[in-house]
Amino acid sequence: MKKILEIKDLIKSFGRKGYESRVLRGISMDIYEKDFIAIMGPSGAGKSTLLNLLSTLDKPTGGQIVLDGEDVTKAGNKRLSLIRRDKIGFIFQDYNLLDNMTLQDNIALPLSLNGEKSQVVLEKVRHMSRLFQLEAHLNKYPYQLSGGQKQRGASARALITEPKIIFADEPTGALDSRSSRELLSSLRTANDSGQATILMVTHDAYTASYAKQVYFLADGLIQCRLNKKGDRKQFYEEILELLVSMGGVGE
Ligand SMILES: Nc1ncnc2c1ncn2[C@@H]1O[C@H](COP(=O)(O)OP(=O)(O)OP(=O)(O)O)[C@@H](O)[C@H]1O
Repeated sequence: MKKILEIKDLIKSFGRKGYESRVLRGISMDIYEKDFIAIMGPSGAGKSTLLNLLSTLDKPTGGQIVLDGEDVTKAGNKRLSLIRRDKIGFIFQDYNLLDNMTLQDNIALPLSLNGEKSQVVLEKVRHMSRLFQLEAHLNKYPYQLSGGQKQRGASARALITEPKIIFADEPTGALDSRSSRELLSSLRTANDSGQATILMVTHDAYTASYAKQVYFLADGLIQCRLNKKGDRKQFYEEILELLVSMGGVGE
């Protein structure tokens, strides 16, 4: 498998010199094509901070992030915006769809902005809307959609450019259990069929059980890693057991 992301001894501190608080104290991990990784950990552990660094939205205090062979910690702002456009997909907790556009136009947006031919755009939107079961909703505006439909739309938009990696920050945070299940099943299908390498942050064991690997972050370090061996239900039980053994990390 091809290595997509290489993280070496990543450090992040906040605050003025002399009064800094070190949130990440040396994180190293490798992410390969087709990985589906969940990052868990207690509130304030630095999960969102880590995601912001990996997705190039923030700069580390030290260490290296190599995305698709390029050290992004050395890239300037212009280069970073191209990297974000071409190589990274984002899914946020609060969807970030544009209110004055239909779902179809929202999903198509990254391709339209790149000046892609309309026939190609249409085919890709069709493919994504099948994957995320949104065919019946394409002409609706965000206010006419449920939270689950909005999040599946935001995910379709994140995947449509075929980015190297998708970053998701609490993607099920605002969803009920049925909508979470539908979203996660679609993401798993996309991952299984090789259409998405995913790194998501979640505090929820059920959501994490859809991933193939779970990393636990606490005290600024990766404390341990679980690999899925059996089915999802078994993985869910293992994650819960580990959370309990780590003192209720997550919930
Ligand atoms: N821009 C910032 N300036 C100063 N401190 C910050 C900043 N961003 C985050 N922090 C601090 O870094 C620590 C980690 O925050 P972060 O949001 O990454 O945690 P988290 O694990 O995602 O938590 P949660 O599960 O509650 O979302 C917290 O103590 C937070 O106050």
